[in-house]
Amino acid sequence: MPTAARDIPERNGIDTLNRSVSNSFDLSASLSTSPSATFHSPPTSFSKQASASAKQLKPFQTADVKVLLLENVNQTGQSILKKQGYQVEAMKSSLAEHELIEKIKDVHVIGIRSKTQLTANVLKHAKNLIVIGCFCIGTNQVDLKYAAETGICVFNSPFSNSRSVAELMIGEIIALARQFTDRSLELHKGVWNKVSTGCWEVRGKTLGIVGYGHVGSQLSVLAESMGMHVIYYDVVNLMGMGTSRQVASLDDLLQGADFVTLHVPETDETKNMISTAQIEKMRNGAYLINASRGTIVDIPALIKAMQSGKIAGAALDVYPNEPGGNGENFHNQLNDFTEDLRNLKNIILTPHIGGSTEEAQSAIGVEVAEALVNYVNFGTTTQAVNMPEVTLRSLTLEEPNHVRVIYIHKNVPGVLRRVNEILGDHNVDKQMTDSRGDVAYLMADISSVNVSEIKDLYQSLEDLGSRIRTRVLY
Ligand SMILES: NC(=O)C1=CN([C@@H]2O[C@H](COP(=O)(O)OP(=O)(O)OC[C@H]3O[C@@H](n4cnc5c(N)ncnc54)[C@H](O)[C@@H]3O)[C@@H](O)[C@H]2O)C=CC1
Ligand SMILES: O=C(O)CCC(=O)C(=O)O
Repeated sequence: MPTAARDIPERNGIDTLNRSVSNSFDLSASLSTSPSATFHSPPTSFSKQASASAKQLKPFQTADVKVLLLENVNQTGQSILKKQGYQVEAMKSSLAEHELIEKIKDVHVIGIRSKTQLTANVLKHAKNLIVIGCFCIGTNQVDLKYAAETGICVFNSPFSNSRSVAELMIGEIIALARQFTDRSLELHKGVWNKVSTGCWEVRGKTLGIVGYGHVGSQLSVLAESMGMHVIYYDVVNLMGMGTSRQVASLDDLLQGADFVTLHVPETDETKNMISTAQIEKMRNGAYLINASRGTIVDIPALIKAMQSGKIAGAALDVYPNEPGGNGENFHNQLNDFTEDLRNLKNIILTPHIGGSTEEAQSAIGVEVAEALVNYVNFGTTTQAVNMPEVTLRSLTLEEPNHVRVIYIHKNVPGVLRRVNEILGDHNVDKQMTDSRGDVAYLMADISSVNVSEIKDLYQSLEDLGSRIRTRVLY
């Protein structure tokens, strides 16, 4: 890609304008003239945003973009971000809150998985942060509302690990029905214990799926192919795969299933969704599997039900409190029921590996990293979890004096009129705006903008009372 489009500031002799990735123009910093900062050819995977003649928008040097990746984000994602020239620091574990607060102060982009808690308390220290990438499905670990209200966009990967979770469920259903993890453990200890009592085929049994989304529906197909009957419960009316059947209530599902698996997000409604009362409604000798979030099942209630024999087996992949990284202990200090869990028979305990396959992690790495780059470089919010979805076709090299304005603002009456008054001195080539709850997102490409005018444009938008965050990409 030619560099011509990127040397506007130098051509105009404006050497005090800092092209900052954050929402503020710091006039004390000088403009870098590093040639390597002037352009980057977008990777081919960004073809939707950057066609052959598209211009790479960049209000900053990409080398200034600081990215912190926690929890062992896959190399595929790391490479995409590094190729942009961003400064990427990747760590294998999550961080305790006080460490996270220190680290997050500086960064523009953070990538996490399910463990890192991005609470309002943490995010309020993240003065430069513009975007969060959850390299996973769940986003309950992020205060999405606070993030939106402070102009921080959040992305996830909605289904790249769904198949991996579904396959693990199939493995666990069979393992529990045949008690084979117990048999294997016994034989590892030198004990031969050939039994058939309480061991079953899964053919003809009923699987009850709670939450029939990406994971639940994949599982449904796999289970039917093994000859299981499938019923499901979901708050939304959904068409069943194959011959599976939606039931009207959670109670109906619990009463009708031999195996119950949980695939709901963590919300106020789903916390302790399965507790003593629900377990009592389950069939005697039924099995329970939870690979959603640790708070969905009241684990002490499950322990009692397994000790009494009401529940014949269980598999847990998730826990209310999970260790920060590999090698850390899983004991009573984290969850006070841990020792009791470990002493139960026919319970499979896995360290939150539902989505941990090479296929899933590699796909998630690409998907989320691409979304982050598209947001940082172009302002695109397609598939964002907490912001309205806004995108415009790319600026092209034939449009050298064009500027993309992004204005994240409170969703209150009168804002568009005032913004357009400010933009009105220029030609607004295209514009898109949308809102989600209290937050609205406006993207406008304006032409015939002299670089010397950018600061004023930016400042006028910043001065509006409705402003959450302003970015000007050029
Ligand atoms: N163990 C692991 O490694 C993984 C765990 N997960 C967890 O599994 C959850 C489900 O994943 P997906 O199927 O991809 O999510 P999804 O969003 O595609 O599906 C969730 C379904 O649950 C339903 N639902 C929501 N609240 C409900 C309620 N109160 N009662 C009944 N149904 C309800 C929704 O309508 C939706 O159909 C994620 O939110 C995540 O927490 C996801 C991937 C990997
Ligand atoms: O792989 C991970 O770290 C998290 C998987 C998960 O729970 C999710 O995708 O929501």
